[in-house]
Amino acid sequence: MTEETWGQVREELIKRVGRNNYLTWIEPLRFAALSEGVARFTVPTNFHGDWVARNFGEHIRRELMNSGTQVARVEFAVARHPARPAQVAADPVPAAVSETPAASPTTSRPAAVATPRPADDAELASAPLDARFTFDTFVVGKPNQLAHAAARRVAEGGPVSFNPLFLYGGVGLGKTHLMHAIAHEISARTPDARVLYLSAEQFMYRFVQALRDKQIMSFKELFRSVDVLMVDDVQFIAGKESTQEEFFHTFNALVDQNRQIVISADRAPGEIKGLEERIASRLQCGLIVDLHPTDYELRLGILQQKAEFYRGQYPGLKIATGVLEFLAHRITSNVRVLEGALTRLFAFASLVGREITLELAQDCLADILRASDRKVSIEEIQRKVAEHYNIRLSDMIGPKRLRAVARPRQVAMYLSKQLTSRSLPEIGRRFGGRDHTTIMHGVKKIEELMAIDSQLSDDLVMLRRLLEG
Ligand SMILES: Nc1ncnc2c1ncn2[C@@H]1O[C@H](COP(=O)(O)OP(=O)(O)OP(=O)(O)O)[C@@H](O)[C@H]1O
Repeated sequence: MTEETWGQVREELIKRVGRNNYLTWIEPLRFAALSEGVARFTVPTNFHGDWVARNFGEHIRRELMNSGTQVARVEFAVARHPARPAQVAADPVPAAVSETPAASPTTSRPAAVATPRPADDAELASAPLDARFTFDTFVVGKPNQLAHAAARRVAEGGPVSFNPLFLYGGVGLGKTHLMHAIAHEISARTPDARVLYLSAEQFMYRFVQALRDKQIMSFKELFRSVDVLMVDDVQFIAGKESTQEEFFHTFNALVDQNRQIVISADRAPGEIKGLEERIASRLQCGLIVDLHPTDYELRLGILQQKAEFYRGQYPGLKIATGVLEFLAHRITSNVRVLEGALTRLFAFASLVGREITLELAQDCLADILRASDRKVSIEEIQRKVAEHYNIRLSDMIGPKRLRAVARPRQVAMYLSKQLTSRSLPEIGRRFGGRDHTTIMHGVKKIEELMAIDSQLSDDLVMLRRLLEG
């Protein structure tokens, strides 16, 4: 591999992993050797090596392959003889990247950051931030406006007004996006601020590693020296006693020093099973905001924004009116799934060179649409069926045996079996604690009646359509 090749690969990696990740993790790598399909790099610390291997190893390998270098594996190790030049001695740093920063504006950075970091500073380095997760790309709607406003407030800096900021919500609703946006914003406003973002799992990993290497004092010092600590998916440390203990002390030390803490989790602090009482109550001291499930308007807004982006990527590709509305209506599970659907749709349409029509979307996204269909909840089914037959919602779970009530109840049982992935005992529980055999009987009854009662089967078609959106 030539100096020029590695330089080009690094340029590609900036685009792939984002500038912050590049500067923190990739730039310090030194190419050492390539033999028998193994590309070896030296790294400043073992931790750095582990991190790069786990998070960027495959990116690096793929980019090397794209450049025409046959690489089956990449390895990272601390240099044994740092003074000795690496095997490709002429290749320490690509000229375009750091010797002539002016030639490459994407890699210029403040002089303070450009100075070599001491080893412990490298250990402090934040987990990789996704360059796309900024406030600019975060679409705000009713379900997330409070979380967004609180995140913005924290990112603006100034006096710490609520500590910690605790963001919670279901899968794929934008918690990580908001956390990265805060980290980007703070770093942009105050380049000197020591912002440490990591997942709770990484916190534990680093804690265990410090214990193993007998480096616990430096671990404590490092974590207590940050200006902003951001821990993602804190539910992960539930049930992990020593990690919780350490987290608690770190948390207290930072709050005492008036340093900002931002935490995310998949549920509210009090609802995280296995989380110590004292930690849960500490977490409740600041501002707790939740990201609600998306509504139609938010989903449409997100789709419009992403479609705009893809239009730039696939110029000439047309998208028919109504397609985004259809997707916003049908894919209600979470934003990650929504994004995945759009990505697939654009990629597929560009491959086959066709306009994105409703028909193409239905074809290409059949599996996602089917999976989304199953997301209808039993409560929703009960509500719609009760409305349709003009009975009270409480009658769905109540004991009344009158046919006027019992039949709609069986219809709701049947639809719950058809449209959700719940088991019969689970459905039974939602219908006032009925036994699973009662549910089975109800489902069978409706199946039999549908064959002979056209009114009932019309009702079911109608209800189904209503529920599936
Ligand atoms: N309001 C939004 N505007 C734009 N993109 C969003 C929004 N909400 C979520 N996304 C996108 O959806 C994807 C999933 O979001 P993110 O990873 O932040 O979810 P999360 O809540 O952290 O989920 P998990 O609990 O699985 O970690 C990301 O690509 C993110 O950019």
